[in-house]
Formats: sequence, structure tokens, C-alpha cells
Amino acid sequence: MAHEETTNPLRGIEARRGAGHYGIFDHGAHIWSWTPDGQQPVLWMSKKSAFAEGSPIRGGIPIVFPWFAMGPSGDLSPQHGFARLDTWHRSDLKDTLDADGRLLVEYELDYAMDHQHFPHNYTAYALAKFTPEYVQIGMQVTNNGDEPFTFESAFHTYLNVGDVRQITIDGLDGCSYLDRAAGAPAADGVQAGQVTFTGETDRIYKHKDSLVLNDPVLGRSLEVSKIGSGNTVVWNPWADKAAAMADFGDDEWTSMVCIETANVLDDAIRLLPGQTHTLRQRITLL
Ligand SMILES: O=P(O)(O)OC[C@H]1O[C@@H](O)[C@H](O)[C@@H](O)[C@@H]1O
Repeated sequence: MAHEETTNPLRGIEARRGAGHYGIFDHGAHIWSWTPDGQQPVLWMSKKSAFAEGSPIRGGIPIVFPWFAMGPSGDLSPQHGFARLDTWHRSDLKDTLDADGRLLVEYELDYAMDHQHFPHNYTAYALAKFTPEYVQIGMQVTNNGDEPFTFESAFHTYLNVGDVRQITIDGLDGCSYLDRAAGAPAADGVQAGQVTFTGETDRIYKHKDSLVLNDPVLGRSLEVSKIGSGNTVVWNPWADKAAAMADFGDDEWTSMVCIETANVLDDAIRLLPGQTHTLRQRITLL
């Protein structure tokens, strides 16, 4: 078994391992599939997603950079930054699939794709690591200029679940959060016990550690662990907002939840000249 280059629906790399599957697009350095052999897909992908240069992908692990949503002041576009809309440069690949089932793909965000709202001298690398046990994504941002700059970032991970109304999340008990679903201005809250889902959910938690998603319908639990992250965002649009999105099937909201490894708002990263920040997320089936 070896990896293959694919172009349909977008250019990237795919590999199959038994009934398992790995997939990443150069567009957005976007991991879109991780299915260990014998498992249901771990990452969720909408059947309505666009797969086109310049469009966001509704599923997998979009990389949000250099701002989250419309930015800290709410006046930046495109939503969630430009990194998920650009084609990244594939800079390295290590295939040891036959030996240990591992595939590493490294990308660099082309600095020439600078943006009027982020005119800084930087490099951004993304490193995707697929293994039979876990899938990992990392991003390293370095300030190569003479002035400090600040950025937001997130791995906007869409997870496949049996029924969002039956899942629970452990690990956020006692964490404060900003509730973006409550309307403007966002309300503050503190998590009491497990996270459960009974309606639209859009929360930015203060949270640096790992968490566990329990899925009684698919009969599995998975851990999301991370480094370099001060926030976890939990999102499900529920029925009405899903129906309002062109790239989201009307009934698909029951089968997904986003758990995002993030640094946003007060936890945005400030880099001095020469400094590097690493954000990393690993998803492991327990
Ligand atoms: O539709 P987009 O741009 O991919 O964003 C999806 C969601 O992303 C989440 O991270 C935000 O908290 C939500 O508010 C937003 O709706």
C-alpha cells in the first residue's frame, strides 16, 4: 500500500489501509478524511460541501488563520481568515504506510498570498500526521519581521457522531465560556458537568487541556488532546441554522459536532520578531 496523488474533487493525497482511509487536500492544507480500518469515519463531511478553489469546505479539519469568525473587532473578512481558502504548498511527505500505517504531509502557506488585513512578514507551516491510532494536525507560525503581530487560529474540526442529541463531552466541567448562540452581545457562562446538546450551540470555552467525546450510538469514545491552545470552541448549528446554509444538508446537523482547538479573542497569540508559536491537535479513538 502506498499513498496516491489525487485531483478529484481537489488536488491532494489519499491512502487506503484495509477498509481505512486517509485524505488531505492542498486547498487549505485540509484534512478531510481519517477512518481507521474497521471504524466508522471519524471526521464528518457534508454531502452539500463545495469543493472549489476559493471556497470553504464544510467538514474535515479547516484551518482557521489569521483571524477567527470576523476577527476580534468583528470587521474582518473573509470569515475565519484566508488560510482555509488558499491552496497551500506541499513541502514534504513521508510515507511509511507499509511499515507502520503512517503518513506525514507538510505544507507551507505561500507568503505571497498575503492579505490586506494581515500585512506581516511570517511563515506558516501545517503538519498532518495520519496513523492507525490517531490523526494529528499542527501549525507553526513564525514572525520573520521587525514588528510584533497578533493572530487568531483554530482547527475547526468536524466530528462524525451517531446523534448529537445523545453525545456527551467530558473535560469542560467548570470552564467559563462565551455563548455566541445567545445572540449579541454574547453571554458568559460556566460549564456545569458534561456538555450535552439540546439546541444550537456555539461556545468559546477557556480550556487548555484534553477532552473526551462519548458517542453511545456509534459505541465509541474519542479524545481530543492539544498543545498551544487556550480555547475550545464547541459548535452545532441545529435545525434552523443548518437549513439556512447552502453547503449544509437540512438534516445533517444531527450527525456532526465541531470541537475546535483554538486561540481567539483574549487568547489570540502575540508573536515578537523571531518567535514561533505551535498549535497542535490530536484525535485518538479510545
Ligand atoms: O460557516 P463557517 O464560516 O464555516 O462558520 C461555521 C461556524 O464556525 C464556528 O467556529 C463559529 O463559532 C460559528 O459561529 C460559525 O457559524
